[in-house]
This record gives sequence, C-alpha cells and structure tokens, in this order.
Amino acid sequence: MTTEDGIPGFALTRLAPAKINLALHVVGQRPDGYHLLESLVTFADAGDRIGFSHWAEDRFTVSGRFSTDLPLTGEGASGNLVLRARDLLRAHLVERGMAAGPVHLHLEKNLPVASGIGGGSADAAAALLGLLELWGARFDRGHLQDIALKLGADVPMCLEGRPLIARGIGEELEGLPLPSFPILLINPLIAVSTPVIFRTLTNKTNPALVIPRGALVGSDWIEALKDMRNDLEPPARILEPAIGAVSDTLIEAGAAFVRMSGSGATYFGLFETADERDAAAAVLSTDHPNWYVLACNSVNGEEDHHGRH
Ligand SMILES: C[C@@](CO)(OP(=O)(O)O)[C@H](O)COP(=O)(O)OP(=O)(O)OC[C@H]1O[C@@H](n2ccc(N)nc2=O)[C@H](O)[C@@H]1O
Ligand SMILES: Nc1ncnc2c1ncn2[C@@H]1O[C@H](COP(=O)(O)OP(=O)(O)O)[C@@H](O)[C@H]1O
Repeated sequence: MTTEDGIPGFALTRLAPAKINLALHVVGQRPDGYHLLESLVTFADAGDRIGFSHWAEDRFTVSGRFSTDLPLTGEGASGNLVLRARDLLRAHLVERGMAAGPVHLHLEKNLPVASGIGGGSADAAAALLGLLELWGARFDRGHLQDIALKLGADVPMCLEGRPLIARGIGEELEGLPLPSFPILLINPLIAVSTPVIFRTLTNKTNPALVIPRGALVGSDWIEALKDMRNDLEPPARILEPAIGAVSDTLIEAGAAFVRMSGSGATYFGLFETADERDAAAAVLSTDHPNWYVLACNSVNGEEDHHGRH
C-alpha cells in the first residue's frame, strides 16, 4: 500500500484510504451501548497520506485541505488518531523490549473529517503499519488488530484495507472477492457526529445482511446492493435534512447506484465506466464548488484464503 510518489523528505509514505460502507445494517446493541453491525465495506485507491521519518524528537506536522479541522495533540480520547496510534504502539513495543524511537510524522489530510469515510480510522491504521515498518518491529497480526480496536471500531477493517464483511462492531472481518468500481465520493461538507447518529437511531434490530456468493461481476453486485441498506441513513437525514439532496444530485449525474457511507454525510456513487464517473465529477465540481468531490476507484478484492480474522 506504500505510495510510489512519497511525501518529499520522508523515509516512508503510506496511503490511508477512504473507507466506503457499501451497506451497513444495524442488527442489535451490546450491553455497553455499542451497536452491532453487519457491513459490506470496500476501500478507495485515494485518501490521506502519512509521512514517516526517524527524528531527534517526536514531531507532528499537517498539511492538506482539511488539516485545520484536526486535533494536533495526542492526549486523551479526543487526541489525533495518528498520535494515539503512535503512543499506543510504542507502549506495547517498549513493554516487550523493542525499540520505538522518536519520529517525525506528517499527515496530509485530504479526507473531510467526521464524514463517514473513516479518515481518522484510516490514519490510525496507516500510522500503525508505517511505524512498524519504520521501527523494523515484528508484531503478531492478531495482537495488532487488538491494538487497532482500542483506537476505534473501524481501525481493524482499515488495517485490512480490502473489500470485506465486518460484523460485531467491526472486529469480525471476512474478506470477499468484490470487483473494483469507478466511484465518486461527494460530501456537502456537513460534519456529522457518529455518536449523535447512533443516539438518534430508533430501530436497532434490522434484518441481517445477505451477501450473494459465487462469481459475481460488477452489475450483479449493484443489483445485490439494492436489497441492502444503510440503517444510519434515515437518522442522518433527520438530523441534517440538507444531505438528502446530495443523493438526488448523484443520481441525476448518472450514477448506477447511490448510498450514504457510514454515519454520513458522504455519499458514494458507483459508475459503470471511469468516463461516466469523470463526466459526473466535472459537472458536480462546477455546480457545487464548495463540496468535496473525489473521483476514485475501489480496490479489488480477492478470495479470502485465511478465513475469518
Ligand atoms: C459508523 C461507522 C461504520 O463503519 O463508521 P463512520 O461513520 O464513523 O465512518 C463505524 O461503525 C463507526 O466506528 P468508529 O468511527 O470507529 O466509531 P468510534 O469512534 O469507535 O465510536 C464513536 C461512538 O459511536 C457510537 N458507536 C460506534 C460504533 C458502533 N458500532 N456503535 C456505536 O454506538 C458509540 O457511542 C461510540 O462511542
Ligand atoms: N487523524 C484524524 N483524522 C480525522 N479525524 C480525527 C483524526 N484524529 C482524531 N480525529 C477525530 O475523530 C473524529 C472522527 O473523524 P473521522 O474518522 O474523520 O470520522 P468518520 O469515521 O465519520 O469519517 C473527529 O471528531 C475528529 O476530530
């Protein structure tokens, strides 16, 4: 996943790809209040980037369109997830007698914050993987997933970074052979808080996700997606009525399939061809110059040879 054209001046650069919940069913609630989900997830070939270098002391810098919306320190639950990932991983390595020296981390924040495409979770996962590489540390994958889950429910799936089904709150992962789609992500830059959306949700026991099996092509998946849902979309539309218009705009622009990702407010459109996607992106960028519009592709999935993680 290391990008070929790295951030200048850094020893290592990793992409932190946008997460897309193609479907998200809320099927129950745990005693601690967390909601049980069944989600069909894929990842974009674009997102934030993180640069890593050994340094004389710990340093954190940011750039990019959305860098002003971020916490810049790592302390507490509201700290930057890049720094929280660094500190948690370092503590685990040091405890095991491994070196985890000072680093300069640079976050290029290209993904809008609190937008249902998991930018913070992707950053945390990329930070864990990049730091392991920079520090030359070997770490058991299961243990790394445990650390990831401590940073957020979506961080384990972001460590995988490939099409998968997520269950539980995101700790049960099963890869699946989903093809690559030309995708348009659009967000009217209305930030939506994940905990507020979950609190607004009234129906917590919805029908389970039914995943078709077999050798399916893109059009088969689009048909199958129509029978699935994002159960967080109704509460998001109640909280922010303006985001309903975003969905209509993508349909009018020619998307073959449209749905909200995660707790919103980003909508994704799946297109039959890259040319159709790019034409829609040009129209939407002109009509809505203040919106976030990203033309990308989702990554290709392969058969899961390892079973559940
Ligand atoms: C909804 C999803 C779908 O992929 O994505 P986003 O919209 O955040 O991208 C995720 O489940 C979000 O997971 P994540 O973003 O890691 O959530 P966290 O920060 O761990 O949780 C924020 C808060 O949301 C609520 N929460 C979160 C996940 C969950 N399954 N049930 C919940 O009730 C809890 O109140 C929690 O304290
Ligand atoms: N590196 C980061 N990028 C984005 N958000 C971060 C980061 N570190 C901490 N956060 C906090 O995490 C919260 C969720 O952000 P984000 O992951 O972008 O949401 P979502 O999963 O809905 O797309 C925000 O309130 C933000 O302040």
